[in-house]
Amino acid sequence: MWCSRAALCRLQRIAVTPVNIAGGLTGNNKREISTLPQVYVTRQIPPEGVKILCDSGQVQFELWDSDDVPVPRKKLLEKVKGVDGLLCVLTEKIDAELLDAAGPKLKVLSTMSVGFDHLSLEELKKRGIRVGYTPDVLTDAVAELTVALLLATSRRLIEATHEAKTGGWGTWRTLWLCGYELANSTVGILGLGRIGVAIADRLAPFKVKKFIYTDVAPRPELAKAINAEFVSMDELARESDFLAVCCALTPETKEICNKDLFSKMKNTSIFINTSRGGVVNQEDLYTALVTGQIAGAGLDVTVPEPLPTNHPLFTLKNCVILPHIASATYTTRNAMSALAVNNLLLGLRGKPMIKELKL
Ligand SMILES: O=CC(=O)O
Repeated sequence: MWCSRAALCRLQRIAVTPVNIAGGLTGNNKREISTLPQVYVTRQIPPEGVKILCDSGQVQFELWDSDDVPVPRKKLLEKVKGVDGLLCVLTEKIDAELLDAAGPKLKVLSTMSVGFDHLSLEELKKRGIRVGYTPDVLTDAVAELTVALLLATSRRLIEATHEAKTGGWGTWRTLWLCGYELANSTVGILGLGRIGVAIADRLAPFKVKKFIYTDVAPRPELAKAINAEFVSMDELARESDFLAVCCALTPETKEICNKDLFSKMKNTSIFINTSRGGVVNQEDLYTALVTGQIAGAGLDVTVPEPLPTNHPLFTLKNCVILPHIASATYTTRNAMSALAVNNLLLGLRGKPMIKELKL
């Protein structure tokens, strides 16, 4: 089924009921609906966004009515033809092929994500297409999950529940399932932005001794808030007891976490990645974990996603892998959905978006 039932009902209502729509038009919208901007939504997004889209009366839209299966590429290429606006999620590659298929009417793209490595920004810029995204509203959820993953990895929670369930729990043992603690530790942040600061804020009460970070340049305003020291990549690797990756995936950061970095880390250190799998060279990470170069890794993101169940990383007890759920709370996903729709509608009205990427 193509249109969600809710969307269909709403569209029918718009089509028969006189309502105010963008530009102050009133009257029989059955006729007017054909002149409304056309929007394609590539996923069944959370209800807050759908409601705003329906209630706006500003667009006619069609959505891929599934959250379980992404829209097949061939179908997507058909469906975007002639649209004015496109709302996508991070599983859709928005590249030259797709933009060519959409054609020159496409003026606004809104992604329901903070990351934008699935978008070809150069192609979008070339075509004058404005781009909205959803930072900030997910910062708390991502920071919370990062802390949860860090603790699950450093205190070996997944291994521990497995042992308890499968008979490995014998007598109380002095060094069994020992891990590493945050108290008196140095926490390193690779890529200091809003999320890095939010993570540090949450970790500070665990009595972290020192926060350090690296980035393309010092970020004094953000760093001041968490009393973090700017260091080189080498120092970050050498000094961090916990290293949290928070940078965006760009050509510059692709596989920036590789054997060079892991070889400099302490063999007691914990590596955490909740940004994008592409910033890590997974073969090098596997080697670092197997050889004991580092103590453990917690990953919410991998390449590819989903990571095949027979991937070597899944065989390691010291690697905790989550299926890209950092922002997955009801509140946050609804807020992302609402922001993505509001960005789209504002963009289509030629107004500044709430969160717009500078291209
Ligand atoms: O990974 C999630 C996002 O980019 O929003």
